[in-house]
Amino acid sequence: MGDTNSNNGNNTNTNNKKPEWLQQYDLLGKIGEGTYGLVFLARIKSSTNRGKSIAIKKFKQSKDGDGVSPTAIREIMLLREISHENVVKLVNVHINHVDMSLYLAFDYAEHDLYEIIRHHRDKVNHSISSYTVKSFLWQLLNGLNYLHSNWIIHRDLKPSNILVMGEGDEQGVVKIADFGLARIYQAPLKTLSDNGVVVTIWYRAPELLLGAKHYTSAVDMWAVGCIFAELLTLKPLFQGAEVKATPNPFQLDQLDKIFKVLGHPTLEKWPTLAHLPHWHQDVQHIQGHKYDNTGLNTVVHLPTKSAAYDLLSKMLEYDPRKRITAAQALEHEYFRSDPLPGRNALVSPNADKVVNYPTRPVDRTTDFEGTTSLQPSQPVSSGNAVSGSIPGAHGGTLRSGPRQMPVGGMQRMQPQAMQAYNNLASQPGMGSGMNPGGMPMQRGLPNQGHQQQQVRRKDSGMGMTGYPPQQKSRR
Ligand SMILES: Nc1ncnc2c1ncn2[C@@H]1O[C@H](COP(=O)(O)OP(=O)(O)OP(=O)(O)O)[C@@H](O)[C@H]1O
Repeated sequence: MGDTNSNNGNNTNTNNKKPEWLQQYDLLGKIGEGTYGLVFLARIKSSTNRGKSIAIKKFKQSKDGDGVSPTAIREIMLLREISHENVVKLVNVHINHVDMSLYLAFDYAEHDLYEIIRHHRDKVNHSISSYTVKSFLWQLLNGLNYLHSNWIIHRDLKPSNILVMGEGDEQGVVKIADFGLARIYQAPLKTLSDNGVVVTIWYRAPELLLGAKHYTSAVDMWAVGCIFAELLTLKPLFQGAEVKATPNPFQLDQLDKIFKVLGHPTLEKWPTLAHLPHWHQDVQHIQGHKYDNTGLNTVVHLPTKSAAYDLLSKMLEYDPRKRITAAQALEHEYFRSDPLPGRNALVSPNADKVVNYPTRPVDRTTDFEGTTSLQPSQPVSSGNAVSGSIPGAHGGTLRSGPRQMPVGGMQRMQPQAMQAYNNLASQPGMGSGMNPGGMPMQRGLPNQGHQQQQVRRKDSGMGMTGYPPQQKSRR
């Protein structure tokens, strides 16, 4: 993999009209749909890695035709530099030069936390084992610590973006997906999707809900806290109703849900609260209404003295500057007490409760080649070229909660973006021309507190906190 992209995508096989890059895959069908487009399952045909499963994200076409910026292209190329066991690997970037549509090929993961939680809640009706919860959380934090250390803030962490590998060498390994894309798409602050499906705001940090203009890595830690609670209770912690207006409406109900559990934030505990736009905007609700602290511990059913509760409450700290960082969380007592987390989160060392999670449904009726943007000979579609999906398919439109957000303006590349792409492709040391090896990406210092996403510099090592956590000495 990783070698196919320098072709211009126009090289089609005249027999089947498939772009050349696509011919390296056997396309099995659609496995999902998210904010940015459709996700397909494919297998590699070539002898190296033959049969390896790949998830191909096909990005939606924008209606207004606004293209992807050169910066966005650079961002995507940078994502190829990211390499960590707990971050899903972007193996290829494909561009169809005929309609300038974009395809990202990732390593395939059989499960995700959304489906795992749903399986426990709706199918097996029992909680996720404490070993599995702890292993999921540790690996999620491990991947996030790596991203944050490389100045990447995810911005849209939620259960469906936390993938878990199925059978094989990496069984039970957590992989963070969709990182980096939110920045390119200006997500998650837009709200209405073009098909009327809404973005989930359940994992959004209070500072963003109150109108903070800048992201720091603390927003991801809030989302991790929400996901941690959801793994424990099988229910989203703060299920606010989305306000459907643009742009960036004040999400009062979401804040209301948070305040009801955690109590009203105070200037004493969160001094910069007074600087947040919405703190002043809706005085009656936000400042006037005083919420009692109903107690996070009662909602998540954890003793207040437990290590799990201590960690969770540090993730759900109102003041982003006081919120625990991923690096600090990895060192927390919770991960040093039994059961210790492991690499295979699905199978504990004592192999007591093994839950067999269902594999992703594949909508085989969806023909990848049949999607208009994949056929250079056909006119470009305006968006979801794929019609229909099978019930129960693992797609966005079929899920129960609000989870999608509007598509930003990245779907078509404009000529200057193509130029940027080609420039990158022609840089020395880029293999087939797609690896922007010269792009700086540096590992930061994990304990520096929350970082604002700005710059990335080169990090060739990429390895962060070591595995397995069992090897850490106990306190
Ligand atoms: N590498 C992958 N392997 C397997 N499944 C994947 C992979 N990446 C994404 N998926 C699945 O495809 C579906 C759609 O993913 P996508 O990231 O496009 O949307 P989402 O995360 O569900 O929502 P959003 O885009 O709004 O964040 C999800 O169920 C997701 O778990």
